[in-house]
Amino acid sequence: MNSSWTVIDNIATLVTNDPTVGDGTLGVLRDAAVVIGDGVVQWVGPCSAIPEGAAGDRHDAGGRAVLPGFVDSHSHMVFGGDRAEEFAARMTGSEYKAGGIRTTIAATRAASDAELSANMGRLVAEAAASGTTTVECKSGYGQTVVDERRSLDVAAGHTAETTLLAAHVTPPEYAGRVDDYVAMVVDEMIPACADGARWIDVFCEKGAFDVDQSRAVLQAGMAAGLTPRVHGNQLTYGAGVQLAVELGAASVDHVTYTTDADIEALAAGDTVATVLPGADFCTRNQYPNARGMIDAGVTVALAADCNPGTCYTTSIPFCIALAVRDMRMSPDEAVWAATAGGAASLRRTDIGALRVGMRADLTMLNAPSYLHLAYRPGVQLVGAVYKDGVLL
Ligand SMILES: N=CN[C@@H](CCC(=O)O)C(=O)O
Ligand SMILES: [Zn+2]
Repeated sequence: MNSSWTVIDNIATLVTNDPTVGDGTLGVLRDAAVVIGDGVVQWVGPCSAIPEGAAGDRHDAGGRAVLPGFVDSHSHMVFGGDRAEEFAARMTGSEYKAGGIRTTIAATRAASDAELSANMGRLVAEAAASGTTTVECKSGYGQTVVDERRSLDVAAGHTAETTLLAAHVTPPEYAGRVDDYVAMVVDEMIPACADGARWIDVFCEKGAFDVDQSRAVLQAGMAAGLTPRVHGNQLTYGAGVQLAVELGAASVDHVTYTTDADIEALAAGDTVATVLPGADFCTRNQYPNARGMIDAGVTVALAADCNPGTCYTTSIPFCIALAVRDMRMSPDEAVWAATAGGAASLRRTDIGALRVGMRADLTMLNAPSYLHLAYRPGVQLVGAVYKDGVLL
């Protein structure tokens, strides 16, 4: 033990996501402790077995629950303006259409880098306050080489998980010329932006990009060293899921309209299915068949999809409540999907669980059990958050 480490003890329920040390898939330990130091987990176990000589700071959890920080693997936090009026119109009968993205493109292009960064910083802080310790963030509201590049640079100031959403929707100057836009993305945007991103993404959907256009964008991104993820099957049945599996994408996100064949393809492949029930809630859409996917053996992640159009929330606890109440995921499945599932979708092995050597990203609830995340919807339960071993 080291005197600069922190001992968090008196934890009523500790979710480790390590089934070898605790009960069930979540690897739950009761009356537990965690020792963190040098930014990582140094020890996990029962309070009765805290190693001799454990020194340093002590944080008495006081019978509360601790779990890995949420890994929010899908967000669009670089944007200008908002679309509250569009939301209000939708709640009184309008339908969500991909074209609404153009409103945010105009506002984002008009915003300065400093304004975009301040907005994202505010949202990252808001997410952390509800227990999120890792966020992925997409560009996608610039849709010019310059505006996509600066969106990625803004995002990189807040997270390492940056995604070039090169083809989100055809911008106004390319109206009626979708193939010309895709050619520009392939020939100019991806080469200019690839070194600012880890991931390449596309909105494969009616009103956005068809399967061949989506494939062209993703393959160009892959050739530039990026790993694909896909927005697919959000508004309609379509080819997004199959394309994601075909290309070995890390994740296909939304998956609201899936056929049995889509679920079979996901179960047979390596692509994570990321459900975004907040977006379905805020667009009055149906919910994904998460139950069918999990029962078929698909790895399911749960993310918030914070964006100004379909889902302006950063709250993973809200999404867990939706997943449990409306998608028939068990509380354990929902918590796993928002932690280890998110990490799997980002292909990260250092976050999403509390094993020795993993990042010391922890969320402490003002509740005795993680079950309260679904049991007490709408209540701010997060009492403390550690990121890389530092209490935020
Ligand atoms: N569906 C595509 N992109 C976003 C929504 C973008 C918007 O409407 O501004 C999403 O994930 O829901
Ligand atoms: Zn999205």
